Amino acid sequence: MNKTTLAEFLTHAELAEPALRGMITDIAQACKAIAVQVNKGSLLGTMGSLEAQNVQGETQKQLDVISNDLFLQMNQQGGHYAGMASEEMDEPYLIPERYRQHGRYLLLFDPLDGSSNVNLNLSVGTIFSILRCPHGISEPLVMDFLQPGSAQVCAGYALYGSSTMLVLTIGQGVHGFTLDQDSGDFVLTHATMQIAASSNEFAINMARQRWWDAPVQRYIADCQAGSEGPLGKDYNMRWVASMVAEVHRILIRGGVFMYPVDARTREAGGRLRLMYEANPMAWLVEQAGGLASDGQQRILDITPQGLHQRVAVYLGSREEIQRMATYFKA
Ligand SMILES: O=P(O)(O)OC[C@H]1O[C@](O)(COP(=O)(O)O)[C@@H](O)[C@@H]1O
Ligand SMILES: [Mg+2]
Ligand SMILES: [Mg+2]
Repeated sequence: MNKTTLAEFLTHAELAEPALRGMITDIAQACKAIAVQVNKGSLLGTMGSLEAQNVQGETQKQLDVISNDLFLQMNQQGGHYAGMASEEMDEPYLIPERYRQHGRYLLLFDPLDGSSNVNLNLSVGTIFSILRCPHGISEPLVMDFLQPGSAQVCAGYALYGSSTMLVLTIGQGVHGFTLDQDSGDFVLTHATMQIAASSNEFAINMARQRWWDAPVQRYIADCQAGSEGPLGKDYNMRWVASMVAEVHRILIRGGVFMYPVDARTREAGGRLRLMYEANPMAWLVEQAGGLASDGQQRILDITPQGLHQRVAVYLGSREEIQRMATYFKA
């Protein structure tokens, strides 16, 4: 079998920005290093929680911090970035002067997504997004990061599951690479991933049902009514509590994923983070033929107001997301 490695893929890809080759290579290396940490599990004694809370008010896991540090260190050396921002850091990280000479980009990431699963040996991942730095090599300010998702030049995730995968887009479709543990190469195994237009599988945290708004209540009630209800088909449900794993499932076999704003999260704006989770995932989903909305508008069109902004997320199979929109308009 002819194998295309990530390095070969990047050599032959028509890159709008030549620097993408180096940036994606560095991201892949960092994800491999995080995969090792996750994979060694309890052998390293790093599966626990810390005393500290992150800026989101969530208790950090040891591996949240380890992954964050690895991602920072391994991506700054290429000299591509002016700054980085992460779910685990209050403020943006200014790249040290010695690495910043050519830094024309910004890197945003969720170093360990689904980290509540990490000590359960369930799937976790890393989500990343690259933006241009509007002021070239100057010091980035928070406002430089506040660009809509439609301005991303690269987005993707690593999934640390039964195999380690890197799935990414540079605006030319979505491509998935599986880590070959023998050679250490990411190998193209999922070229041009496409989300099925229709589906009958939904993912939502049902435990929050009593706090949902009426449109979400109605849509899920109709899904549950199945072939005896207005939608005329039976639905299946999944909830991994790891967005990377949910989006990966949708890329492989279709479906929808929802994290609505509800009575408990309204003040915060929702649960998921726009810059580190929703934007990169929304671009991947759209590039694979699906849709991603906050219930009112395309996620990629949202003008961010803050680095750690939260947002409602509805994404996945095109027909199902369009159907859901009719519930919001009703
Ligand atoms: O606690 P819940 O409601 O199951 O939330 C699960 C959601 O939270 C997240 O785990 C948030 O990610 P982090 O682990 O990076 O904080 C998403 O991946 C997932 O969709
Ligand atoms: Mg996350
Ligand atoms: Mg996280």
